[in-house]
Amino acid sequence: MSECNHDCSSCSANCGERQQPESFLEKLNDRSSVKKVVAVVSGKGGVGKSLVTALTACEARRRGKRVAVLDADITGPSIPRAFGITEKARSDGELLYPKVTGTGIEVMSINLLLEQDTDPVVWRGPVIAGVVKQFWTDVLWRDIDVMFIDMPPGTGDVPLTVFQSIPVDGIIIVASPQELVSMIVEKAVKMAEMMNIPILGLIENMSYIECPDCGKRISVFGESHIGEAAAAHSTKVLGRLPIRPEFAAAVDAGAVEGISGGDWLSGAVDAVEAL
Ligand SMILES: Nc1ncnc2c1ncn2[C@@H]1O[C@H](COP(=O)(O)OP(=O)(O)OP(=O)(O)O)[C@@H](O)[C@H]1O
Repeated sequence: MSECNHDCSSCSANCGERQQPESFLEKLNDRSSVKKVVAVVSGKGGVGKSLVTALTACEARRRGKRVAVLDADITGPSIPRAFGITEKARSDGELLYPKVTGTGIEVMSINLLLEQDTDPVVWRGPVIAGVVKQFWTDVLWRDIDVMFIDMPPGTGDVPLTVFQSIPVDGIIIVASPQELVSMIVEKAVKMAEMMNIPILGLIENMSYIECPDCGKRISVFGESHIGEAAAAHSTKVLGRLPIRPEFAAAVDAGAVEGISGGDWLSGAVDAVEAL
């Protein structure tokens, strides 16, 4: 190593001299504890990010973890509905209390605070980002082993603030088969790299359908490119989820915890456990 000239911008060595960039990380309140935080992201909306978040949380819970889901998708919250939570969250005047699902997953979402679930959230980006920060700082997260954050889609203002203010340990990227061959996944990957957050891997949703008679897999969008996409970004394939009408029906009925019969997302939970 050449002699130090104390100009960190022209040197890549990670020595004790290196000045740390200013941290915008928000602290949890004194009564809360969260061991690991995993953000579930997608390049665009409607690819099944919320379904994957919910199913991964269910699988982690089945493995005995204390699990939380923070719904950071403020303008399109889908988590309470998927878990069948209809009651509002309450506060003790200091902290907000998450609602607990049938299997014991702790959930916070804007829909647990709005008077009507159908009320639109017409707030500007900084206000929305502020609410997500408060979901981290002002909620009682009791002894949580792993918190999954259902992120707003895309790589805009709100995801950026979330990554800057919540100490995210890893990112799971959800993509549809078409997205895997587009630059949308690359944008999500680059954002994670810019934020210095490890990418745990990719999940392909709506990857194939299964013939109800013979069980044959049909790749409706052509052969999967998830292996190539993962290799191109030096990351792992965590799972592939089929298109199943029962998934959509279970989400609509608030019964996502009742979905069983597949280990589609066990790779994702293995990666979370390895963190
Ligand atoms: N593999 C699947 N099989 C059947 N239905 C699915 C599947 N994945 C998602 N869906 C359904 O598609 C719809 C959109 O999924 P979801 O809300 O999870 O997407 P999203 O990426 O979180 O969207 P947004 O970011 O816009 O909230 C939901 O009704 C969901 O139940």
